[in-house]
This record gives sequence, C-alpha cells and structure tokens, in this order.
Amino acid sequence: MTSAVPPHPAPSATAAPEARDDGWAAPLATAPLDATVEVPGSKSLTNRLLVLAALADGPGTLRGALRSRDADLMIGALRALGAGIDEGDDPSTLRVTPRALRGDVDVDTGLAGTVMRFLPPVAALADGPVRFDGDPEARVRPMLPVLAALRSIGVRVTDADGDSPTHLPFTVHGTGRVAGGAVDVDASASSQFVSALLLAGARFERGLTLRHIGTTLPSLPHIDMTVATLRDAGVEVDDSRDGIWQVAPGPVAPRDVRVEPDLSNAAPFLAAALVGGGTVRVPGWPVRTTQPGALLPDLFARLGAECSLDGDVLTVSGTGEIRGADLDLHAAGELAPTFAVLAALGDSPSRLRGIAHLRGHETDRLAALAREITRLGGRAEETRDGLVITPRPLHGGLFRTYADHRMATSAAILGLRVPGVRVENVGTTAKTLPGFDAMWERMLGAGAGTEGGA
Ligand SMILES: O=C(O)C1=C[C@@H](OP(=O)(O)O)[C@@H](O)[C@H](O)C1
Ligand SMILES: C=C(OP(=O)(O)O)C(=O)O
Repeated sequence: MTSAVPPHPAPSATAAPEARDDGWAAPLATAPLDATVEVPGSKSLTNRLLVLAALADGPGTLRGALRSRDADLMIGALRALGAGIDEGDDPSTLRVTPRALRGDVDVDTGLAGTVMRFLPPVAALADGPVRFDGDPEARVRPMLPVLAALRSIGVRVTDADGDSPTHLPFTVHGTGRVAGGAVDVDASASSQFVSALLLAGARFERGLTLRHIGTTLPSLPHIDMTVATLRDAGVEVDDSRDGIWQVAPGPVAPRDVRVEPDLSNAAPFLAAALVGGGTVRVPGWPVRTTQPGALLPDLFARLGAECSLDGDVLTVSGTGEIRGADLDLHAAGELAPTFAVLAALGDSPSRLRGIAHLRGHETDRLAALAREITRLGGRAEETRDGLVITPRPLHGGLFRTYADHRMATSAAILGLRVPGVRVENVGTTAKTLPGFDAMWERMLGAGAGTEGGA
C-alpha cells in the first residue's frame, strides 16, 4: 500500500476550453445580506445510511435524504446490486428493501468518493463480478488502499488485464461471502478507505479489525460519523484504541431515520455573510453532529464573524471585513475551498494547513485553487500540505471549476465582492447541491424574513 496521493491530471488537462463555456455570471452582493437558507440533506450521511439500509436485515426508511448526483449514483448502484429503493411522496423519503446482493452488474461511480470507496466491500458480498468505473476525473482518485485491504482478506479484484488495479476501472469478484479479519490500511490519502471497510465489516464472517498504518489520518469526523451510524444500527464497534477500529460480526438493524442538513453545503451560504456583510441563517442545524461542518462557527468567528445557535438555527453575521488566519483544516478538508476564497478577500495573509489529501479530491484542489485565485489577480501558493494566500485586489474573469462542485461554490463567493466573475460549469454543483445557482440568487434577492432556500 502507498501513502502517496496519485497525481491528478494538471488542472488544465481536465478543464473545458474557455471558449466552450462563458460561465454563470456570479452575482455581486449590492446590499448587506438578510437571508434564511434551507440546505438539503447531508451527502455523507445519506450515502452511509443508504449502504447500511441495503445491508440491513429488514426494510428501512431515510427521511430528508439528499437527492443529488452523488446520492443518485449510490441509489442506482445499490439497486443494481439488488436492493429495492423506492421514493415516498417526496423524493427525499427513501424506502430501502434489502435483498440478496447480486453480481454480474455494473456500477457507475461518477466522481463520487463515497460510491467508489464505500461499494467495493459491499460488492465483495455479491454473488458474482461487480464492474466499477466512473468519470474520467474519477480514474485518478486514490483507490489502492481499499482494494489492497480487500485482497488481503481474500477478495479477488482485477483490472481489464486480470492484474491488480490501483485505480478505477476494476472488477470486484463477489462470492457471496467475505471471511474478514485483520486488515492494515494506509488512509493518509482519504478517510473514506477506513469508512468503506467499516461499513460492510459487520457482514464479514469474522467481522473486521482495521489498523491505520499511515502517518496522518484526515477527516476524523467522517470516520466518527461512520462509527456513529454503525452503532445506531446496532453494530458493535470498538474504537477505543487510536488508529484501530474493530467491528463485530452481526446483523445491521433496519431503521427509520432523518438525515441532517449538509453543513458543508451550508458553508458557502454562511460565508456570504462575511463577504457581503449582513446575516445568513441556516435552520435545522444539529446541536450535536459528526459532520465536519460542526467546526464552522469557530472557523467563521476566527475570521471576524459573529455566530450564534438559537434553537436549531445557526446565524452568521459579518461586516464585509475578513481577518487573515492560520487554519488547520485536516479534520474538515471539504471546507477548505470556502476558506481559501475567504482568505483571498481577507485583510492580511492566511495559511491553510493539514490538507495535502485535497490533491486526491474531485480535482487537485490545492493546484486548482492556487491557479484560479491567481488567474483573478490574487496570490495563492501551494505548500506541502496546504495553501498560503496573500490578499491582493482581484478582477473579474472566468473561474475554472475542473468538475469540482466546491470550486464552483467558491467562485460564487468571490463573485459577491469582485465584479465580473464567471463560474465555469456551475452545473457541476449538482454533485451534492442541484440548483445551487438559483438558491444563491434567491439568497441575494431575499428581503428581511424571506426564505432564501430551495
Ligand atoms: O466519508 C465521507 O463522507 C467524506 C470524507 C471526506 O473524504 P477525505 O477523507 O477523502 O477528505 C470528505 O472530504 C468527503 O467529502 C466526504
Ligand atoms: C471530497 C469530496 O467529495 P467525495 O465524497 O467525492 O470525496 C467533497 O465533497 O468535498
């Protein structure tokens, strides 16, 4: 196993030529904000709960589930594997009927890390080959640690030549059973390798004991989320030793569960209050959560915002002045694009650290952010594990997004202050937040007390 993050294609290699997409004109904030924005369900919770529901020993229900490209890819893949998934009266209610997992099927992962990482261990429980492939950008995302761990417990995984694959595409040869036992995993490139194996571990004959053998482990809240969702489904998990997780073999209980709003998707809307001045509120904010977005109030406060949680409404107010800061985002890498652009609008230099693993996200986010902030006249330099951003006056232009939803939402944040920012392929936000651009425009158009949400 390797701890190195395989290189993404250079950003320019995956970017659409400028002439083909003039981009969405990001609106300026012309007055202080006063908006309430309802964000849909969490991607990370929806896709974990779908997997557990398909592995459960009876039918279950998700309420408030996310419907987006990543969630729909997960639904499509689990249906292909045999699960019954039906929509209730509203598409965010999903009734899941687990059935024997079947092989000889194809799984399209799109660009969803949760689909490409969480489903190979599930596919190993199917009764035949499961062929995985995804978007061109997905074919360079790190996969080896989860595939090598599966091989180490007897699961055959091959590429088109019958060799051992390191990336998509690949085939997991399910035999209907996985022995399980002890696995060593280097999860320094993604916490999702740990989550993937733990999620299916209770269905392995001997359960699973997973030891992380890398030097760093990003996104710990997401691993805690996996452990919490497993325990809520009655699975016994011992995480009392640092870097070791033990999942006991046993049934996964069916549940009727409500999905929390996606706090990481709330981040750009809340950030708008810092850039435009004024107030943005997000209802449905959980008092306790394993989502990394739990860190947002403290992070925004460090940049000078006022944050308060009144009941289940998080309120963030800003003045338009943003302080420079030194932020360790190791636990919450998916928030980094939002903070990178806030830093570019700050009153002094900022450093983002602990996020080397962003090089294996939807695109190489460190390279992409540095390049696009620089393209608009800013100064952003990559470090070994993050970015140093020195505010400079910015100008308009096309902000390239590299198939990355969080590049698109970050460009919208810059456009609140910088006239003439155009966001290439704003539709890429459908990965986790379909209709982002309309929600953004509604937030800016919202008067006092007006719902700005979808
Ligand atoms: O398990 C999850 O749901 C996620 C884990 C994190 O992945 P990494 O650890 O690869 O950053 C996060 O960035 C991603 O958006 C979602
Ligand atoms: C890294 C992300 O996604 P994925 O689940 O595809 O890894 C993200 O949403 O920021």
